Amino acid sequence: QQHNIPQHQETFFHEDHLNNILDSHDNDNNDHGIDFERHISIPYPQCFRNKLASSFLKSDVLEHIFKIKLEEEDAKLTKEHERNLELHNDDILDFEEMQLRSDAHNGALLARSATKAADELIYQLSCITNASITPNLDNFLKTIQLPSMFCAYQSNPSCEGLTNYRTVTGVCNSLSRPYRGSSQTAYGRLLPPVYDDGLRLPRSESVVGGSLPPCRQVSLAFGSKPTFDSAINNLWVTYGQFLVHDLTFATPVTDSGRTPITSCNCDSKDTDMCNVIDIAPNDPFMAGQRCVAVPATAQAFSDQICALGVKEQVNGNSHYVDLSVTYGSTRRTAASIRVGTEGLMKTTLKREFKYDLPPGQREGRSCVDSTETNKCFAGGDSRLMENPILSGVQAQWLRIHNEFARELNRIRPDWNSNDNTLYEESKKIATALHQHYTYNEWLPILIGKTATAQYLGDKHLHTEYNPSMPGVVFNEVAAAVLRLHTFVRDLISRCKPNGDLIDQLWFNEVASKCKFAYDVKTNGLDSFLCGALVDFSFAADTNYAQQIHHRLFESTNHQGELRRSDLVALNICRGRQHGLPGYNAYRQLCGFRLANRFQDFSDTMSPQSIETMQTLYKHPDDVDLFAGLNHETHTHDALVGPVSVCLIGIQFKHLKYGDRFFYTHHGEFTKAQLHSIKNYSYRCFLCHTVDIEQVARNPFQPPNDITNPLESCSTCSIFDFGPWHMPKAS
Ligand code: HEM
Ligand SMILES: [Ca+2]
Repeated sequence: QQHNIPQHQETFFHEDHLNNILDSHDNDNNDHGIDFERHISIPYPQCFRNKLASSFLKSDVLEHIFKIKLEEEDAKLTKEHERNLELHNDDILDFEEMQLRSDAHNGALLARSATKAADELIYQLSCITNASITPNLDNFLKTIQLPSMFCAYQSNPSCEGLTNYRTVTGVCNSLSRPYRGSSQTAYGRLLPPVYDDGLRLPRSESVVGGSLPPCRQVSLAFGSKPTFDSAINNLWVTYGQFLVHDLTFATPVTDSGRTPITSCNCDSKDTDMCNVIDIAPNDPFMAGQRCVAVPATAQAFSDQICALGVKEQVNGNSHYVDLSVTYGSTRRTAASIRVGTEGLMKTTLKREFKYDLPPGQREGRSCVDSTETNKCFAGGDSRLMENPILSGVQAQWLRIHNEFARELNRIRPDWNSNDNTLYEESKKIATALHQHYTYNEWLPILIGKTATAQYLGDKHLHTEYNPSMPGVVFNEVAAAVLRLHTFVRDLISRCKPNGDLIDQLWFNEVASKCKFAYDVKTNGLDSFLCGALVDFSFAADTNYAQQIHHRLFESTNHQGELRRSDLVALNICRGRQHGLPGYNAYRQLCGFRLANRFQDFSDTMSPQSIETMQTLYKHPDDVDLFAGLNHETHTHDALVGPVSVCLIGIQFKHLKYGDRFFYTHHGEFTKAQLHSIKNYSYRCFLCHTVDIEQVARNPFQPPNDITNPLESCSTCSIFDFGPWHMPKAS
């Protein structure tokens, strides 16, 4: 496959801009609803007072620089593609590129080339850069527009005919900024990024000089002896995983054939392409392995402003809480998992099971043990086979969707079995239920009822959409805050529909495998969902399950060497790659004082945690967001600490009031319909979508005889479709 690099026809940079640069830095785009100080002074005026340097700001010179960078980056990706072909590596990622979105895959390449061009520019201008100049630099760079031929995102698409239902990509959710919150656009940010060079290099230096602790060293300061939290079960944890996969997919860098790059190794130096985590020779668990090397995440233009700018990362999925794991985030994927008649989603029917499984995937890319008869599952998100409980949650939504489509088809003869109407209407109700369970069942357990009410409380049944609040996922939240891996347990129970335990399996035994899902004797996916309801989660503390902490993706390479990864180190390094400021900056954002010394963390951390931070880092500003949040003392009714609560509260507020289609907003559902949705309990949803006889009163808590007894599913009535019936002819 070829990249279609547009031919340059326009000038890149207009002379008039040069004059404007000096006095127009007032970026009035501060619509995150958060009050943060913006630096609006000009970065390093000496950069362009110099006459020679100024010539670099001429349009034809800039255009030339950009063109060279684009060609260099494109050549790299072509080479990567050839290599992947040789390795028979053809795991192709889906990118949206039809109709409204002319080319999201090239978008990542263009955005990376733009930062490379910016890098060259500030070098040529002899600017002195460091982490603290990022906001200034960004404001300056953003005044330099790319020619429109590169800016597929920038032209506003027409939303005609796309206003009644959510689109699969999320495009046209916001009518004033149609691309906002749609798949394959940049994450938002709560605070400006911090890069070593102000532009794109991961944070690696301490604010007081010297290096930050390596990611693996930070990881090793976390323990591997988790305890259980008897108050929440593993289904709550997996619902969380399902939900974050709905919100975010930091797409890896892909080659020119759209396959994630595979060339990263311990010597890879280009941090825009690879993330290399060094392992010390005396590492207690990974000695003998020099590094963990994974592809970097792909880039995007910030807020679809098609200009130079500091590095931003792309969210491959629609930002909204819209069941995109089930329905897809690109139109091609979405279409490929629909039956195409009567509004139905594809599934696999297996006679021995009570309910359907997700559909098989011909290419077998989402798991490691695909066979002709037992295929990996296809769905809206490539990670749905990460573990069988997660696949089970996916199956539940498919089951309810098809149930709704059949029922609507029955009660609405006036819809003439129209595939689209039935699909959209069923999807709309299923999505509403997912939002309902997310905001009313899942979130209050995480951040507590108090904070949920504080950030998201409403007095009335119906709520109001706020078009000026961006419905976007923040980079901080995706790359740090919601990486709630501390809850993940590594021994997984399976049980029978009557609740009898079948067995327990190690996480690494079941991860990325499909054979258990098809296992008739053990009732497939439903036995995992059953087990997740009774298994305690791991406690939200500073300990991580061995199998994700030191033995993630354990495998043996072709030289017979054991290879392992570390999720905690990945999270730390990912945060640095994404330019996340440290924990201290977010304390300040959330109303806590900016710590000058580690002791100042005492309002959010225990003395022991403060000591750990002090041992690891040189200065409070150095503390990685993920590490700081993980060490917070929990607020009274939450499973996370106060800064986490604040950031999660802000995030879910944006995803509610900034989502035009949020289920409680005026115009989405009638009062009667909304009552149907709210009355359909998560417990009964489970009863109707899992082969199980009893579910506890509080389904996200492990059952016990006294406070959370099991209740028979026979008490559940089906979803009330009364308010969806055909209007009676008068
Ligand atoms: C069940 C076992 C789980 C495994 C094996 C797992 C594994 C992973 C891996 C390998 C990544 C990519 C790391 C990177 O390269 O940056 C990741 C990302 C992430 N995980 Fe998990 N995870 C699990 C469960 C969870 C749960 C329960 C949550 C939250 C409730 C969660 C939240 C996240 C988030 C927010 C990301 C970033 C996603 C993105 O933006 O692309 N994970 N996880
Ligand atoms: Ca989504």
